[in-house]
Amino acid sequence: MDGENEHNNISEELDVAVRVVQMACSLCQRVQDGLLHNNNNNNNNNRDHHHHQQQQINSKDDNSPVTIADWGVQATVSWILTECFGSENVSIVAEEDVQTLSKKEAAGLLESVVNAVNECLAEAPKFGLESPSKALESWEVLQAISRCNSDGGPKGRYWVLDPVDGTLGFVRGDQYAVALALIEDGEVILGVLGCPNYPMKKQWLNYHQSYYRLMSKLSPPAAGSWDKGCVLYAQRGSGKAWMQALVHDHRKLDQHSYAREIKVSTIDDPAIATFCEPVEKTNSSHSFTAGLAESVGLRKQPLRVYSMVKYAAIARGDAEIFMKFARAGYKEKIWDHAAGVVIVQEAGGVVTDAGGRPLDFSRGVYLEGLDRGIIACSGSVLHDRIINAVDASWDSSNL
Ligand SMILES: Nc1ncnc2c1ncn2[C@@H]1O[C@H](COP(=O)(O)OS(=O)(=O)O)[C@@H](OP(=O)(O)O)[C@H]1O
Ligand SMILES: [Mg+2]
Repeated sequence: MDGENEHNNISEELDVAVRVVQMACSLCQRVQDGLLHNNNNNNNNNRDHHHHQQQQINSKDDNSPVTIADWGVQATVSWILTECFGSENVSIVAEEDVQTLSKKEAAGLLESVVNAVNECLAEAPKFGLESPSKALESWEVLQAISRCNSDGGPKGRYWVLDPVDGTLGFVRGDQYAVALALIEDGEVILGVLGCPNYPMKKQWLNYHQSYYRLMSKLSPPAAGSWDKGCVLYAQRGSGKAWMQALVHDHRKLDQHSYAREIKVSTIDDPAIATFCEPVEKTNSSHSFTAGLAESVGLRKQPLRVYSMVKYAAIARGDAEIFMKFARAGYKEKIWDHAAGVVIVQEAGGVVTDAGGRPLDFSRGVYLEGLDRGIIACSGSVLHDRIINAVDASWDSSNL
């Protein structure tokens, strides 16, 4: 594709956002490798098992696993954005808070987070950003995390961050994403999606992947495996979306000249279209989407993928449809969608709720008023068909 040498004019905000997401991805990779390494070792050494699990996967109130990576990424992104743009200009809506992390009994965990953050920030110059003059203290890391306390809303500018989206995929060695977006007056104006386990080259992306990841751990990684992940980004209104390789050293290259443009798929025949959906059926009804697929004439098996990598798959043209129908009463959060939506739209796709209306990012941390579910498609032909099928089958569904 062209675009290799094209200098795309992007805003300073987007430039910094891409760089910090690259940094965040390398933090995540280090933590995920550690996590999987420990789990593998533990198969041979059960006595340590409990200890390691305790240390690295922690329970929030809702029992979702929260790792060093979640807090580490949030602290890193918060610190970098604040340094680059000034604390008076930066407000951030993000998933994590410091409740668990500030408890006395979490001292060891906090230390691990602080170490991960400092290790990551020390590498900032490789990504064209500045490191702190000296390692951050625990209180500074806690402060960076807790200053992400914006509630969003209809006015002004705020960043929206999901430090590790798809936490389950992350702890299972599978797909996850780092998602950063900027909202202005209720509209997503830029989005960056880091997908550390989603290879640049179109490869299969399915539930066998974790098995292959495990196998690849048994033999040392081959040279060049550094480019296994990708970062996608787009600026609202540009009509363009971009992808670059996950890299560990940006120093010598102008990163954006290494980006290539991505476009949604041109397939609009349901018989050969692929739809993706959440892995967990507690997050989206697999039986309802199976019914929709049947009535629309989709023939392929659904591609079940953790996290906002589903939006990445649509934006890159690897799949044509993404559907999510959460149980009644569940309220979708803005950080689970903002970055993905703008990237899909600028890559040429269509994203709405099941009523055909745009997602409303202007009403706080939740996507208030969302009609039934979320439908992202490569084009309006498939999108219209899905919307019509939802209307036809909704009343007889149990949702
Ligand atoms: N009950 C329920 N219903 C719907 N959605 C829920 C629900 N619970 C959580 N979440 C949010 O879903 C995020 C993960 O969604 P995915 O589409 O990636 O699902 S899956 O991981 O593939 O199963 C997940 O994001 P992370 O917490 O960042 O992993 C949650 O924000
Ligand atoms: Mg999430």
